[in-house]
Amino acid sequence: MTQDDMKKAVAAAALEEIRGQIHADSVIGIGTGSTANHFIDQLAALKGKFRATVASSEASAERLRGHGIEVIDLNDVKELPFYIDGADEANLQLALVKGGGAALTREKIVAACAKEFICIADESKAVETLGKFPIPVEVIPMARNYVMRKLEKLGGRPVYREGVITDNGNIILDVHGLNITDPKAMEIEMNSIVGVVTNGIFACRSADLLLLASPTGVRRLSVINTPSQKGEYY
Ligand SMILES: O=C[C@H](O)[C@H](O)[C@H](O)COP(=O)(O)O
Repeated sequence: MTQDDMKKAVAAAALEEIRGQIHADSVIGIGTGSTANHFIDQLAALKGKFRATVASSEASAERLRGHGIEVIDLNDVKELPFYIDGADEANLQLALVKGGGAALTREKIVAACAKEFICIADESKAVETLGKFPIPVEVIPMARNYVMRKLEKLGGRPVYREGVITDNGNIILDVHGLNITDPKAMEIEMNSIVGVVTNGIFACRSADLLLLASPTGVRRLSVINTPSQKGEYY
């Protein structure tokens, strides 16, 4: 089974997860990236069973529209029962690193509005400690060097992602070398640097459900587990 097969399988599992819970008025939040793309392609089968979607990037909006799925403005939505998106890293407390595709800010906004955030990933994304994947940080262009100096003071090695401009017109710094033992504290600290729009740690609003694909099937990890069960798949 290839990694892409696992992405398809986990997208299918997410579709099954929401199938019985959506209705004609539902608006679904949609993430960005190759795993989210598989979800979008499969969501087309449920067209007519929900009202519309909100997309976390222009790329996802375009793909959704390509399937004839309506995409509406987040400001026109009162309730978002689900947000489905991939991740670059996920720990067993369901804190994530996201933004490998530079969509982190809109992803964080849509995730914040959703009642349930379902993260879909293949097992290569599961980690004990976040930070091996460089943390993407969206930055206002004029603040680039200032923010880089501040991130160095936090112990990281920021690298400018050249040639990338986000959907919001900003740049991305990828911060290498951080061993993130307290994801919430690091998320807050990075976000307090002036010029940072947001960073790719999703710990203050982590996932509610992690669907993790392996060659033997898709496992579910949920935050409703008791602390002693946390980290155990069922
Ligand atoms: O900005 C991109 C997003 O955070 C993606 O969800 C993340 O990079 C995972 O992407 P993929 O499913 O392609 O591995």
